[in-house]
Amino acid sequence: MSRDHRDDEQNNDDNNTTTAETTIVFSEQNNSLLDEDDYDDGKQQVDLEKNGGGGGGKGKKKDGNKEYERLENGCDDKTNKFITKSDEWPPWKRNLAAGIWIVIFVSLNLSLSFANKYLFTIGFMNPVFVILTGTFVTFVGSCICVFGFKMSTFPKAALKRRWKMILLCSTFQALTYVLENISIISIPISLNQIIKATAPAFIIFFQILIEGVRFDATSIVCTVIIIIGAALSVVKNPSFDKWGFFYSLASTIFAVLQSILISSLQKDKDLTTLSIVLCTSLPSVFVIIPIWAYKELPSLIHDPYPDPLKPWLIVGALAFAAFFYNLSHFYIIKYTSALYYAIVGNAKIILLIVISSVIFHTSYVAINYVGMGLTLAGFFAYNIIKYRQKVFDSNSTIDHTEASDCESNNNNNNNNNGICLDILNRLGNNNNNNNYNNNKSPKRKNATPKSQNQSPLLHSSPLPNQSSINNNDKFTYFKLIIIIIIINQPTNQIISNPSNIQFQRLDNRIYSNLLLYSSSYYYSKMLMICIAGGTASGKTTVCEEIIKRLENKRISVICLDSFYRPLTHDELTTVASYNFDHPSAFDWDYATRAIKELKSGNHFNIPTYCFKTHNRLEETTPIADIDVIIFEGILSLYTQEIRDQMDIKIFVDTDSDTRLSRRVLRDIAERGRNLEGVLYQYEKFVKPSFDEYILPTKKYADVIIPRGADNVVAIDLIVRHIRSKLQDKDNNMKPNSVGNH
Ligand SMILES: Nc1ncnc2c1ncn2[C@@H]1O[C@H](COP(=O)(O)OP(=O)(O)O)[C@@H](O)[C@H]1O
Ligand SMILES: Nc1ccn([C@@H]2O[C@H](COP(=O)(O)O)[C@@H](O)[C@H]2O)c(=O)n1
Repeated sequence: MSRDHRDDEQNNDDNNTTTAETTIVFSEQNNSLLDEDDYDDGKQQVDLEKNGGGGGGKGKKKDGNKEYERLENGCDDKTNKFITKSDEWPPWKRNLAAGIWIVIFVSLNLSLSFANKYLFTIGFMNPVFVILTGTFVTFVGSCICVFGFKMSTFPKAALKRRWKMILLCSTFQALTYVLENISIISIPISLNQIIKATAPAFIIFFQILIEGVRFDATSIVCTVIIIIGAALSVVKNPSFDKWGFFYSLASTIFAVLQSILISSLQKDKDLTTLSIVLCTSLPSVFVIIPIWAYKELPSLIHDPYPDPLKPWLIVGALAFAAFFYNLSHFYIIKYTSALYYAIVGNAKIILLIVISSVIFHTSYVAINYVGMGLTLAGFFAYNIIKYRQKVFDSNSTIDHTEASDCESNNNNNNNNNGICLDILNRLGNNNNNNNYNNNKSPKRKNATPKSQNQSPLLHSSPLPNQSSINNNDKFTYFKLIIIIIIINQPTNQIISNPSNIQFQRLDNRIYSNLLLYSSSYYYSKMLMICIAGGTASGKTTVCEEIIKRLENKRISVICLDSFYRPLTHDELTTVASYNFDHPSAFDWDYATRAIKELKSGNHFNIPTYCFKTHNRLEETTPIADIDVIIFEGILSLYTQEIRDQMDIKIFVDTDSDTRLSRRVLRDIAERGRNLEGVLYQYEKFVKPSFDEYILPTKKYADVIIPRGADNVVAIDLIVRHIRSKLQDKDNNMKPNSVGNH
């Protein structure tokens, strides 16, 4: 038994239970692999997991910093949402609440449609005004929910980060609603819904247009069926009106674009469905006002109604109904998941087609029935396929982790992100391969020199095209704007022939329905490796050695350091007494979310931390499309949620004297510290925290590397193991293995 092994045993007080996994210690002295199978399991799941990621970070309660408020309020690790009373409800109560909101959602949708129909029949021909009031009341209502009832946070930071995307989304949203409402003046609601059911075709079209994605044959077949069905539904249809058809189609396209943006916004940890409604409704109002002023204001002023009060009362009631309808989206997602909501939304479209056709005796010729049947069949099939793929994605992600007691990651938050996986991912994809998202200083041989106050990205590979998220965003907007120009051309001609009035829906918030379409077939191919160890043990150097040996692979290193909580003003003034080595110094919600997103194949913007200012910088590093992710940090093996995502868990074990001497040199040279400060910090915080929190995580490692990067044998064996794991994943991805899952 190696000395390392014995030392480790001494440090593990509670050896009662054993892990099923085998830990290997690489010892270069005898070049042998020593089994270490008697570590205890999970005993030291430290207080952090109990208190939702919080802990005793000094000074963390002092100011209004949202991150700390989140902890105090009990921010849930998995969903990253505030824990409210309803989150603690038993399942039956949550299911009941979900059921009630689903009923409200469907009935409000139908009622809105009927009421609109009635409005038009009494001559209130102001579809844009109806949308305007509904959107305005939605804004006021969401303000009350967020600021008054604190049902969600006001996403100030996210708003600052994503304002362009929010504005664009609001514009699409306004155009979607307005165009749809206009269209339904001249075509039946059932026809409108049929046209809406063609959304998958546009999703696929945009994916092919923007990023050249190849689709599986079944999706293409379903889409072709939908298009043929939609075409047959309108051929010789007595209710067909070309402008109504055209506006409905344009509305569907905008809805697809909006869904693309919403799916991206929902990935932001600070944005809930409700806060997105809040942020997008006001700009939407400002987009709608000029359209309304141009189209309807003159007639609104000049056309007197026989019973002037009636339409206004109905419009007011509709506006409130629209708000509650929006609120029902929030609650359905809250009590179930976005996936569930998408399914309910799709079912509702079908219900609307059937009910409106029956109740309003919409006249069709035989071929239209065939078309509608085909559209619905294609629509059903497409959604079922996407749903199965989504479920498969989740399963395969979990299957690929080695931990047998893997927790399911299918929480609401994951669903939110999982469903709307990757259109935006791909829109915003950069092509950088080996990302080095390392907040450390430029000390590496291969590293691109950068000052610490700049984005501290270090390139561990020769690939040069590391771009910032801002560039990606610009590119995304550029692409979207080109699309808008293409799509917008004919929409300048506002409805000219409002014949054949049918009932309409006030609220056309279909984006969530469309989220389901944007989920594409995704395999979890990526390998996730965790490297833990004490400060200056050589974790980063080991990462570099691994990367060097895996030249042809796309590798990203993510540092736990990136997820340090930014210090508050108070904490900064007493920074010398802040414990950066305590688990509470990290934003675990954020880190866990990043790891899970990346593991699921989504892209994620990794924050940048500055060791000199003890704060996050503006820059983030987008990570996507990667073969291997190495998650490195002193406490990277600390939480079970993160460990469960890891395919290989490594602990770098370097003796404490060596670590101290390296740390002194490094912190003085690279982190703007002085000798006294480094020694004081080491003695007061670094060493005690190592003993209390870091060393106990060694038992979770599959592989322990004594002496870090000097241990060439260990690194070679790890690299060989990584290669074989990647090969396994490649084999699993071959088409004939799909059925095995
Ligand atoms: N095997 C080694 N021999 C000599 N110096 C090393 C070795 N490994 C790491 N170092 C140096 O020690 C310092 C800390 O190493 P690093 O890999 O950054 O540790 P960590 O990432 O664990 O904090 C760096 O300055 C690095 O160059
Ligand atoms: N503002 C900060 C943040 C962290 N530290 C120290 O960094 C160490 C972790 O980084 P390694 O590269 O050594 O893994 C940790 O021990 C913290 O004490 C800091 O000094 N200032």
